[in-house]
Amino acid sequence: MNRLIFLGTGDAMGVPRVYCDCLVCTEARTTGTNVRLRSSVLIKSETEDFMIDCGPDWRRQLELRSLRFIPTILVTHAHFDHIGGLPEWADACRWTGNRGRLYAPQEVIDTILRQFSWLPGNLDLIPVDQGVQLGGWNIRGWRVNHGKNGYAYAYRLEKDGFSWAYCSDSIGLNEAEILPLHNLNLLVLGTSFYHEEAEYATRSVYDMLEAQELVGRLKPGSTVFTHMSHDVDITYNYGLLEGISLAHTGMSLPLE
Ligand SMILES: O=c1ccn([C@@H]2O[C@H](COP(=O)(O)O)[C@@H](O)[C@H]2O)c(=O)[nH]1
Repeated sequence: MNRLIFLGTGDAMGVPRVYCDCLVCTEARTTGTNVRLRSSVLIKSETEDFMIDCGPDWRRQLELRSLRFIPTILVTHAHFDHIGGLPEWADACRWTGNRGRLYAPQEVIDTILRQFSWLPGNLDLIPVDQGVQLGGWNIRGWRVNHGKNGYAYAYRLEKDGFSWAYCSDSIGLNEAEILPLHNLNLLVLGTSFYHEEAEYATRSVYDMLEAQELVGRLKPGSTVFTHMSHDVDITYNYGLLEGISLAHTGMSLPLE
């Protein structure tokens, strides 16, 4: 019953990128294997289902799974591709007469409120700086380096001896930031490119080669890469370390 479902596996622009005619974007527009909505996941449990992040594709993501409502969303950081759907979620709360529960670190809530000041009309915004329990999961978040884009949060979730982490937006983590990623059954890690050529100072997310080094050190039970840009063709065999796979929309994994 405890399952992780990938609702979106794309980077900030999703795939296809609106301006782009590369092979991956063209494939996404035709056969569609590489179509990627903005990154978010659904966690299903016996007691309560919840999402992590609420990007601009939130509505489409619910429609694709025939979901009519989601009461609880945990947010990693206040960037557009992770919070762009919040006003629409709040409107859905309004029209269904439900109050949504948005969980995030206080500094993330503060940034969200600067952008969408009307959300408290329909959502409770609840700080998670001291940890939180959702769906029976003990959840702890911590700040991670997001390169040129500042900081995001990663979350470690533990229940009944199973530990996993969701770290969609990070790069060049220092030792303190890596510490909570040890001893995981599953690591979900964001990797925008296979090998990103851009100058390091301009980057914000691990590429697969860097991420693979980290995974080689941490040795989680298994690893799934998400937050992938149009640089990545998920039909291609990148020869990644055993235990690493690439996420796709609707991918469903047991969390036990
Ligand atoms: O202060 C900011 C900075 C950036 N954004 C948006 O976030 C993403 C960043 O892309 P990554 O690939 O995750 O680095 C992009 O959509 C920017 O427009 C923001 O919302 N706020």
